[in-house]
Amino acid sequence: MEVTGLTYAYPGAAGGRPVIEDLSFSVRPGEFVCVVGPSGCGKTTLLRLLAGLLRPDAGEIRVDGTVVNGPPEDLGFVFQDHARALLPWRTAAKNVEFGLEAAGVPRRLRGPMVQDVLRRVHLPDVERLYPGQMSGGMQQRLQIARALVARPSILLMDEPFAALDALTRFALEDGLLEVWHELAPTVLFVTHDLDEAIYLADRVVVLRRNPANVVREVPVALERPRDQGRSRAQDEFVRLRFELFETIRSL
Ligand SMILES: Nc1ncnc2c1ncn2[C@@H]1O[C@H](COP(=O)(O)OP(=O)(O)OP(=O)(O)O)[C@@H](O)[C@H]1O
Repeated sequence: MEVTGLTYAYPGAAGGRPVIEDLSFSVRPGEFVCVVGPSGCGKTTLLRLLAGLLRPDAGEIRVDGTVVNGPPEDLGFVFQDHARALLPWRTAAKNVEFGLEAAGVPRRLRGPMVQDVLRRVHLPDVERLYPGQMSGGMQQRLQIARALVARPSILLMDEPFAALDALTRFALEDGLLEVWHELAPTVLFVTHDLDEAIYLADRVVVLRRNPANVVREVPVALERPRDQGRSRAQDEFVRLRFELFETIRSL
């Protein structure tokens, strides 16, 4: 994914001031990139642009060399608010199947694909449950399953674990890394949590605000597979946290 000179102002913004101005960065195929930055700096707006849900005022986004002009078929999106993102009147299996219907996959092929992805996100026995009968962590796993079922090459995630308790969050981070290793999508993951960004990412992109722009790109050289206890205790982890914290504090 190549983002070049991206500029966007919400219609009616005071003075036509752009939220994002002349922002450029690129992501390699299969890379896991986390995006951090001050609250309100434009992280969600950036993801909406990347998903083709908003149209840039200037600049462009290319995926595999092709300019993004609308929602690409080959892209999955996971929102923070699982309760609103899932369809409460459809069972878990039918929620995941929705991702295949949208991708135009024939009905006879859908069942095994749904079961396979539910197993991968560690939700093997929930097919007949409704989202309202599942915990927050399970619902978020379900949303990830729905985003991954059609095997997108790009996965955009907007603070997906922010509303979860710490232990559930750790479990979901590890579950996400597991499916990322298996299915190898390119991931762009927005988070407020610097530790989460370091734990997950190959590279952390730091944005500043007014307007949003890349101030720093920090490679994360921690070995994989990562471990919640051991990785976070490494000197390199602590050093990266300090570096990111100081960068954001200076903005
Ligand atoms: N639909 C909208 N119309 C007008 N302005 C908007 C709209 N959505 C967001 N904004 C403004 O754009 C700016 C960036 O918002 P955005 O949600 O992208 O930031 P963010 O970095 O994701 O925020 P947070 O970290 O709090 O989740 C904010 O000033 C916000 O008020």
